[in-house]
Amino acid sequence: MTGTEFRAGFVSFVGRPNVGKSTLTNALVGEKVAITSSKPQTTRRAIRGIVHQPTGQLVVVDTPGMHRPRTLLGERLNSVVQDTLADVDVIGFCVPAGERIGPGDKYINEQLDSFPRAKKVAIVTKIDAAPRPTVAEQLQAVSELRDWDAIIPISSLEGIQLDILARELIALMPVSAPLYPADAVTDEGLEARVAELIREAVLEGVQDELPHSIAVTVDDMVEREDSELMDIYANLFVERDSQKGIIIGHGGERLAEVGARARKQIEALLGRRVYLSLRVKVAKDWQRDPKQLGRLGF
Ligand SMILES: Nc1nc2c(ncn2[C@@H]2O[C@H](COP(=O)(O)OP(=O)(O)OP(=O)(O)O)[C@@H](O)[C@H]2O)c(=O)[nH]1
Repeated sequence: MTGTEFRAGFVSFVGRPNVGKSTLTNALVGEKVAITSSKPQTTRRAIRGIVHQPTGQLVVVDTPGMHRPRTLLGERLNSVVQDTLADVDVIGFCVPAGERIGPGDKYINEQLDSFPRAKKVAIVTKIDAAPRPTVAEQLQAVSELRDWDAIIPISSLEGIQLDILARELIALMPVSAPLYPADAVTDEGLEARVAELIREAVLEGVQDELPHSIAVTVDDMVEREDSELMDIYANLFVERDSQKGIIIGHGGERLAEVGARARKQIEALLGRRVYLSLRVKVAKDWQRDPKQLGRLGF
């Protein structure tokens, strides 16, 4: 085998909530595909971003944070993670440079033993936010967790070592023809991406207990005749009446802000002007109800 053969395969980034997995996916792919938020556990779906390089192709499968399940939604999320990881060629285990390795990281690291097929790479994230000696200590601590195929320190925000990470990941992929056409960025449907952008806009500036109670569905996306406008009809589900009030705000002010924020992102994604109709609905305890979970796409 020579080093010049084209390689392609699947990689998934795992790690505690908030360690920077979505931001890394976006930085590698170079276009906004996974939502990011300063609130933990905002990723719910396996979203694929595709990284194209002359030497190969990386299909990034973004998984929700692994954690011990507390609700039915939590269990479903974990089973998504299990199914995803059983299939990938490389697992990238993310830990932030500035936080000591704790029980959560160790738990996830131990879970990786269940996926012997995948090569395992440790990614020390957010190195821009930690002093150099701390980064060095973290690299040492991570190296003691297991025998990694590679250990790579990066910063997604500052774009440090992302090219090296991409190259290393591609080198670990099997020799293969490209899996996707060269212009593909993600295979997730447009409606799902629009729904994620709306959810991201809602999550900005809400109270801590709310994020897990919010789900978004897009009912319809309709191109207007004789106008470049696209009409988008979306529903925003919360679990309780009291949450409905919080989302809508005084005189609908908060909802209007959310709509404006989401619309800007959606227009950037679609490259056209958008009319966004957002309706807030209550789906009581949807996280614990299998029927409602199904309806909301989980
Ligand atoms: N300083 C710094 N912050 C970062 C970097 N990467 C991500 N962050 C921040 O860390 C927070 C969490 O990032 P996410 O990418 O949403 O984390 P995640 O691991 O996908 O989180 P979940 O979806 O909750 O599992 C956000 O506020 C990011 O801006 C980085 O390279 N440097």
